[in-house]
Amino acid sequence: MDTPLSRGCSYSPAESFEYTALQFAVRRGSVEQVKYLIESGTELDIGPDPALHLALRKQNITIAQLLLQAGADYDIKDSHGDYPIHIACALGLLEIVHTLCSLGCSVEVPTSKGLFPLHLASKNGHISVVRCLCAAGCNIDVRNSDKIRADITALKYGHNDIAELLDRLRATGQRDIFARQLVPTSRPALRISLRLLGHCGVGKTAVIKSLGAGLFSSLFRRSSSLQSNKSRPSSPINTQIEMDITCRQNSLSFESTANYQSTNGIHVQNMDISGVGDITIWEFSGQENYFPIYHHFLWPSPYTVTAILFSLDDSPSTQVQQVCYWLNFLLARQAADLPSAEYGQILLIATHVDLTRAVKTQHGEWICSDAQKTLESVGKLLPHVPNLMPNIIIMDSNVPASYAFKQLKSVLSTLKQDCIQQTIGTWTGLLENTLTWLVILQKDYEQFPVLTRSAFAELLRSQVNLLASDDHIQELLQQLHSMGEVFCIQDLIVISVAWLGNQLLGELLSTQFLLHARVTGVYTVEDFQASYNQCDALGVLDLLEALDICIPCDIEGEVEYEFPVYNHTETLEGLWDRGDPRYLSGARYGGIRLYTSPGTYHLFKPVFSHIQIELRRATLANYSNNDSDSDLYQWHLGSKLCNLDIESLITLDEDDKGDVELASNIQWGCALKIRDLPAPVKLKLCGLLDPPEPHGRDWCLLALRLGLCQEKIAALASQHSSHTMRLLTTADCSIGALISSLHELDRLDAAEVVLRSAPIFKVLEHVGV
Ligand SMILES: Nc1nc2c(ncn2[C@@H]2O[C@H](COP(=O)(O)OP(=O)(O)OP(=O)(O)O)[C@@H](O)[C@H]2O)c(=O)[nH]1
Repeated sequence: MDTPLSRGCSYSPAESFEYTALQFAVRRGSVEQVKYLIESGTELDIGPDPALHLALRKQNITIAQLLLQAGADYDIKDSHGDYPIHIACALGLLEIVHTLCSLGCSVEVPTSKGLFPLHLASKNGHISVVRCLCAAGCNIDVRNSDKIRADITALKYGHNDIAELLDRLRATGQRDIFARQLVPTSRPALRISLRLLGHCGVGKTAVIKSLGAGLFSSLFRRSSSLQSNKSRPSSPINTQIEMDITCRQNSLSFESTANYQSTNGIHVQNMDISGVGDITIWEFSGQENYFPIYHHFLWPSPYTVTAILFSLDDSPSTQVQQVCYWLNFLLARQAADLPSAEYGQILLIATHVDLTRAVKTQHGEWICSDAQKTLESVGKLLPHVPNLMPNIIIMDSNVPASYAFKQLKSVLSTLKQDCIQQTIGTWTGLLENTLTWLVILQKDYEQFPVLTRSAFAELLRSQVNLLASDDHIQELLQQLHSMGEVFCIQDLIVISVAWLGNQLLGELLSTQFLLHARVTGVYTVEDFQASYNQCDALGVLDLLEALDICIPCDIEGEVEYEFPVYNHTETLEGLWDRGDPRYLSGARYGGIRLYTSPGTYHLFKPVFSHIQIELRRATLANYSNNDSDSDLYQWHLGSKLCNLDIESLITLDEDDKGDVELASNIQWGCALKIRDLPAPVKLKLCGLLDPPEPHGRDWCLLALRLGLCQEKIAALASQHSSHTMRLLTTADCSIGALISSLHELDRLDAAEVVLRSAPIFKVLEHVGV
């Protein structure tokens, strides 16, 4: 609308049809102006069409919320005889209806045509608004001026779902109970978790058994463990684990000599521990096959203790390597922007102390210098691990009634005490009822306990609470997920986490399964069904796709699923064949080779299958139209993308000899001289650094930092063309030095220009590879 502001900008219009400045701002949809006018104290509810009504009719929720927060009157009609609640219900503005209801707005007022908010929402098919009104206590039997109930209105306009909802609310007579269930109580909703990480045989299962043991069974555990230890002491799995050997032990050719039952996948259970209460325990198998899925289950939570176990029966260097492995594993999964406190605490537990010469104090505390040495060595290698508890717990995992288990329980109960406050007021009746209902649901879906979000929501509404809104369900799922009761990934809800971690992933990534999997890692749905017939293959494949374990590829109309984790194809022959004519006649090859720091190769292995999934995803998204010209080949720990003349290769190689010939012919970007910067980059820098007026001196400060003497700087200044350009062409310094100098000068804008556009490397001479 082009009406000049002056026409209606009076704060108190002389004539009723004139708009105030606020009304104009609302009609224009200008949030900033509305904010400004509210702050300057303008009157909010003037005229036959107050600002709030106008904002609602324009469906501008932001402005309507601003006005409501500022105290706009929601109990007045506009020129059409409508209250704000009528407009919001008719237009389906759920957020506003919610705000109005929580402000205490009446939901029982009719419009001038005799329609109630419930009729308006029903007529227009806004089922979420209907739920909100019902939860706010509106009368579901209210009749409009024609004596018609809202469910009949809904039917008339074809909104059978609304009619059914209102019918069921009436039939069950539980509307008030449902409404109350949605209101948070003062009760805390805290379930703390203990996550156990560690290599094979370090005692994770033993710790869990001991934690769960009562007094009587604890006596029994000690003697049964003696039994099991007899078969264990010289087991190579405990005495020889070196990081690289560990990998071999878990590789396909490894035949385990361990005579204990190694956990498959992730074992999740709820346990009521004496002195602590109800906690969720996650045991992550030490078998390397399972590592590619762990990041899905190690989500940040302040209500978590992550214990890293190592065995004192292993060599000191093995202990250090294993602890560092898991610490690195956890650190690598921490997002830079999330405060470390959000990740919960990390605790080190040294097991098998009974097999060392350590002694106990009179309280039963083990004094073990080896454990302390491991802690010190780890501290030197990884000095600042956030949230790592300073004290280590030293134990024989098979002795529940020991000082060490008291310490562990005390860590858990302290965490519980510390966290309880934060979750007060988050428990709802909906959560409580859903927890009970989940047990029934798990039985119903025993075969394949996975639902889509919409199917879950529909079931929850029909079986637990008819009034739960999408927001309620979203929040509920977050609570259940962090409690370990369900596992949400993309659009899927797994309602039995134990099934997912142990039965499904425990089986599909087990050494046994991998041994018999297709060496190419490619399956049709039928092939997959034949290999895994416990449940419907399509459903499982969808879930595995969401977990980034496989990716569907449409190959000439037939869908095949690629599983990089199963791919054990040998490295392709002739990858970089020196005899290939394309490499001989003047072709240039360049590339980036990323080296891992020494001893960290094993950290990348579990990640590589994800890289391959992403590469396939990107290839399908970008090159699927001209697939004759491009192809992605993937083999065990390697991928090669060929697209027209460009070939790119990514491999993970254990040997770090590198391609010396290629590397010696490459100069890295930061080492190049600034004169090598492309001309457009230099010009851009001139634009940023040349003085806008004679006193601007950034180029001069830069020259000083780059080491130019006073005379040279004076010479640059005395000429008429761009100072910066002359500086960039005459100074003999590297691009790296330029970037750091710009950083020191706080000219991040200019540094960014260089970083974005400077060459990454330069091939110094012709290289045939
Ligand atoms: N002597 C002694 N034996 C232990 C101790 N902790 C565990 N064991 C034994 O070591 C063997 C392996 O222990 P588990 O608890 O199954 O190992 P884990 O860490 O769960 O191993 P994975 O399931 O393969 O990841 C079992 O026979 C245990 O009884 C300990 O502190 N002292």
